[in-house]
Amino acid sequence: MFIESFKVESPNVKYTENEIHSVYDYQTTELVHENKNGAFQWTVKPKTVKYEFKTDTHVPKLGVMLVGWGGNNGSTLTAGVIANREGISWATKEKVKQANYFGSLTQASSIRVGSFNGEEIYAPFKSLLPMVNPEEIVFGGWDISDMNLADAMARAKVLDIDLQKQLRPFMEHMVPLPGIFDPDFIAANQGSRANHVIKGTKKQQLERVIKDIREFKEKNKVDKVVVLWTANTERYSNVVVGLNDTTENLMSSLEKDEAEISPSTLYAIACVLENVPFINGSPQNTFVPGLIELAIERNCLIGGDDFKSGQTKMKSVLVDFLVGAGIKPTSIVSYNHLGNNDGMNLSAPQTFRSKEISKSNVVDDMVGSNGILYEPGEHPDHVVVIKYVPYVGDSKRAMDEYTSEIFMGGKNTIVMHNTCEDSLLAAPIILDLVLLAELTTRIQFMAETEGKFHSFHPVATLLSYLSKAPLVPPGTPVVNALSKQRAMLENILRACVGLAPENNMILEYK
Ligand SMILES: NC(=O)c1ccc[n+]([C@@H]2O[C@H](COP(=O)([O-])OP(=O)(O)OC[C@H]3O[C@@H](n4cnc5c(N)ncnc54)[C@H](O)[C@@H]3O)[C@@H](O)[C@H]2O)c1
Ligand SMILES: O=P([O-])([O-])O[C@@H]1[C@@H](O)[C@H](O)[C@@H](O)[C@H](O)[C@@H]1O
Repeated sequence: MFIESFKVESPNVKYTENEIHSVYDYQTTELVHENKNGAFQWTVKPKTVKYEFKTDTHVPKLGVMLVGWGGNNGSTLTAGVIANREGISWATKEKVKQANYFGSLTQASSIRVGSFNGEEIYAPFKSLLPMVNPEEIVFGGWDISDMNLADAMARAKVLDIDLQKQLRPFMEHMVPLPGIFDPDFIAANQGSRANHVIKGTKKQQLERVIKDIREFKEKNKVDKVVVLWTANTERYSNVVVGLNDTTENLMSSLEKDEAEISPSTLYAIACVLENVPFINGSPQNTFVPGLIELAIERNCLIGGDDFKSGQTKMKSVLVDFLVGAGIKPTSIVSYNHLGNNDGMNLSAPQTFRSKEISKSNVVDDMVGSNGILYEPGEHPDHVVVIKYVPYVGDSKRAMDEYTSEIFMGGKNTIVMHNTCEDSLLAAPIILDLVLLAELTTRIQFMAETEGKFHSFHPVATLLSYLSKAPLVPPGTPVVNALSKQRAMLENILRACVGLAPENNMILEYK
């Protein structure tokens, strides 16, 4: 059964006018590796750590500024939220269709809250904690193309024509702000698009972005702004000692107008200096060490990298299933072709390399979790191929082959064709990223040993479920398995409202 909402009644949860306060017993373990009687042994000690969570329940008026607003993803997300807000339906050759948020974890998925009379009871994921209503978001942003959002939606060729016609009046007045353009970081084939750029030195460009953020906030009277990069994939920046390895060196390089500072890093520095969350939806290393250091110093949320929307999302499910079942993937070949501007940009070797990296590392944690199947350092063969085929447009076609070793020398081969409608899969993920980023900035917590409340670490690992290459604080583990990422996010939000982690034991019926 599905319920629309619920309230937790517990001595450990207090709802006040401005916050939800919960006391939570975190069950974890402490491992000890010691020499006992001449032999080393591992000892696992279960332990309970008491935490307190405080969630500010004042939901702000949120402004979302997209870098690359005029792209396929940016225009599709903007269109989709307007269509939902206006309750637009549109005719297609199959049927009349209604706007929805399918593909959004926060808007279209559910959580189990318990059983009632022998029936499992579920509620909307977004009913866990107060979140921004997508339809109250004010969108804005930058683009190196001056095309208004209605024309950009038409250029993207993602949405049905009847829907586009109804949306045009709402979108034709939306024009991106000029963007920071550096041809050295994206494919040469993007040059013809760049007719709307911020001139000047890198420092002057950064100062202009800061000014844009302040003016957007003032003009739209928003309480908070989140910035998200959905612009083209850039090549990796060279990380060089003395250039961008520390905050001091990065800011000094900025003063010297250092060529190796990418546009995405400039936008991100601007956001961190303004304490505006910045999320990277592309695979490049926007977050050079000096920038991560600055974000930590300023306690400003940064997150990414590279939306996990299609082929890689499936990979983080399938490999988790195979390894979890004791089956040994030995060869993974991921090919896809697409015909949108993203694909055209990725047709250049240096930008493809950024994507190849983020798509290739996604199985490392799952492979590393099973020493029965894999020797230390052993990995499956893993190949990533992306081809640009204009005819298919935004309808990316992914073809995967997974070969695994099974019982008694047997082999299993799984072949998959996956039509990943790129922007229709990515847009809801962008929505989740900005909503969850905003929510996490309203949560404070404290372990019993800490003595004072604090925010989550500014490097937002809570957003891992939505990223191919989750950005994590230095020295912490990267988890890519999709089920673990989703469980981590849900269970932390459950703790904020005093609910135990979903452990699927359902002992009541055992
Ligand atoms: N399923 C998906 O669509 C998916 C999944 C994962 C990652 N991504 C990444 O998301 C990004 C956007 O994808 P898309 O399909 O919307 O691409 P797109 O090419 O349609 O849109 C990118 C937009 O960014 C603009 N742009 C480029 N450089 C800019 C800059 N420096 N400042 C401001 N604007 C700039 C371009 O003019 C364009 O309008 C790409 O990097 C892509 O790799 C997409
Ligand atoms: O998300 P996913 O389908 O694994 O990976 C995709 C790439 O393979 C593809 O070339 C491009 O469409 C997107 O940028 C996306 O990153």
